[in-house]
Amino acid sequence: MAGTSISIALSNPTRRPLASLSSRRFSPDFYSSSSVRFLYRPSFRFSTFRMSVEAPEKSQKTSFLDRKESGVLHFVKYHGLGNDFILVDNRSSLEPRVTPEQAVKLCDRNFGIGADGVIFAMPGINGTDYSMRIFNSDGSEPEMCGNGVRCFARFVADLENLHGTQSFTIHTGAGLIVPEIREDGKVKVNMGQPILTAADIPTKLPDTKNGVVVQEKLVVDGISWKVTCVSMGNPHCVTFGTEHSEALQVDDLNLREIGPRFEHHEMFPSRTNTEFVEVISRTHLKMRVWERGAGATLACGTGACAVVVAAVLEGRAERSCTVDLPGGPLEIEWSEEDNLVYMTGPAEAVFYGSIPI
Ligand SMILES: N[C@@H](CCC[C@H](N)C(=O)O)C(=O)O
Repeated sequence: MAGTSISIALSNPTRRPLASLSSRRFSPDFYSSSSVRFLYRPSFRFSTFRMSVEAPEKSQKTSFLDRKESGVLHFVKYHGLGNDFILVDNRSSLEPRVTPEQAVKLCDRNFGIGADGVIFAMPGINGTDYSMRIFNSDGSEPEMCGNGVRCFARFVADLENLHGTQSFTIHTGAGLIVPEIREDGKVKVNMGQPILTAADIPTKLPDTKNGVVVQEKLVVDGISWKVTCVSMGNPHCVTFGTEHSEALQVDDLNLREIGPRFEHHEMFPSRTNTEFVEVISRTHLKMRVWERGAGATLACGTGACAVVVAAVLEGRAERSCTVDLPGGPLEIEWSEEDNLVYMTGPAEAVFYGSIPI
């Protein structure tokens, strides 16, 4: 490796989504033409790097992600409404190419690439096209990730050089998930059925109506919150307010202070994601989220699904809603017909690069 250099292209210079460029895949020829490139010595290992501007490369013919040097991770960074992920081509193995400890370093916004999680595109199992695994930025492994699965769909379409509408079956820790890339580039995902029984969410809160945990009291730092618990494969605690004030103003919340207290509350044996929700109308909700293992994020797809399910269970909203998150809106529908939840939203490539691991 001595004497070689590795580059990270920091931006898509055309500002066009990467998926629309999929015939060039992740080709350095294209990306090096005008982007500022980072250059570092592989031996530096997260600690230091130098920056320089390089002349365009003309000679490389293979896809960027086809290069398989050991000790180097090639990745593409995507985001879904600002919920950002490092996507890794792991299609040759069911063993993640990054350990949880390495994921923590890669996700670090000062000393690494910076992301809310690392996602692995793996071979399908049980007859599915692909499997998806994810590590949160704290190294823990959740069962599912809604924004992540939209990014995953765009990533594999680019890897496989697929154009136009596409649909995949994906095995996840939450079971079968089916994203569909639409003509307009947005991704609609069949997120499966919500899980509502206390033991399966899991929560130690008592079930109220028909075995579900709806508007149950949860005391956090002496304040009685009213919460509804929903699993979309991963656990969510949804609140529209406290016993004394039902009308939350979500912009006023000190999420960094109260978020961890919900996440680690003794009522949630597997920790929990928490959504704080303001009802704008019966078809329009606004939320902020504190994610298990990732903290305050700009969006949470499974969280938005859980919010609509909770709002319906509490009689606050219709089954089809726009959910505003800090990073932008998601369209969520909880179908009465088949009990499935559908999420529609964007997923965008941000940059690609290589990093020593
Ligand atoms: N941001 C994700 C959820 C990621 C997993 C979550 N932090 C957990 O631990 O359950 C989403 O968009 O759903």
